[in-house]
Amino acid sequence: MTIILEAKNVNKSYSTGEHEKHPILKDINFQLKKGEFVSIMGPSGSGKSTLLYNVSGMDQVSSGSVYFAGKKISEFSEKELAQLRLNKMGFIFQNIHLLKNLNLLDNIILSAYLAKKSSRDSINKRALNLMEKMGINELANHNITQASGGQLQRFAICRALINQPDILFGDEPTGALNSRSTSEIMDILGDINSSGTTILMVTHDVKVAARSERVLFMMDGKLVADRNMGKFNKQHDLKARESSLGKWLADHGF
Ligand SMILES: Nc1ncnc2c1ncn2[C@@H]1O[C@H](COP(=O)(O)OP(=O)(O)OP(=O)(O)O)[C@@H](O)[C@H]1O
Repeated sequence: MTIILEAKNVNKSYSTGEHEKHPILKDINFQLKKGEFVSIMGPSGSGKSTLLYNVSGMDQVSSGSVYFAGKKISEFSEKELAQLRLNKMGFIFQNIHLLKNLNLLDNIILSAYLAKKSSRDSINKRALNLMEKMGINELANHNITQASGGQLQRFAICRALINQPDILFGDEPTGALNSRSTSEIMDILGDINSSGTTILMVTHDVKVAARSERVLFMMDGKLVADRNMGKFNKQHDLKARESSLGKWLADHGF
């Protein structure tokens, strides 16, 4: 099985004074296999988002190494990281960062134009295809104030997928959604993962994490537990997965 992402002895600290440093990530080690669907859980302030940003090249580790597809990206320049993020990675956040002065279609295709990998025609086709799959194609020419939170998150997913990334990173991708939209977005993420895209996301929601195949549990900046649950499919009993994951988390003090 190919390893797509690896953290080796990753530490991250922030300066709190001239000579003082506050450690946030403490000696983190893990590997992500290509095609896995993994959630990061843990109490508030345990370092989940910091871990996500440090392994996705959005932030710089203080020490240790991060490898993406075998390349040591923790030594990449800012320019190399920007190219990597643009071409190989997709990002979804809790709060949708779409540009207000562009319509929804243009929000999706902007990064594809920047990547300059395909012609305008094929980018437009890809965007319309993605929007159709997500059931939002009719909103393509609207602006962001005309779409609901659930619809906007679907646009954000289309935008994250437009450059056909190998990996999708999510920071509480369903955090701002009601339970119906959460369940729909998780169905979509499940389908994206089934078609081969690796997913690593932060969530505090057991219902959301129960749909992933593996959960990394963080506490006080450390990765303290790692649970493999097998891939979820719609025939599985989600409630049973939720309750067994909930019990495991409680056993680890969550
Ligand atoms: N840029 C920064 N400068 C200083 N401290 C930071 C910075 N970013 C995060 N922190 C601190 O790092 C710790 C971990 O934050 P992080 O956001 O990674 O936690 P989290 O587990 O994702 O929390 P939550 O579930 O509440 O979002 C917190 O104590 C936070 O205050």
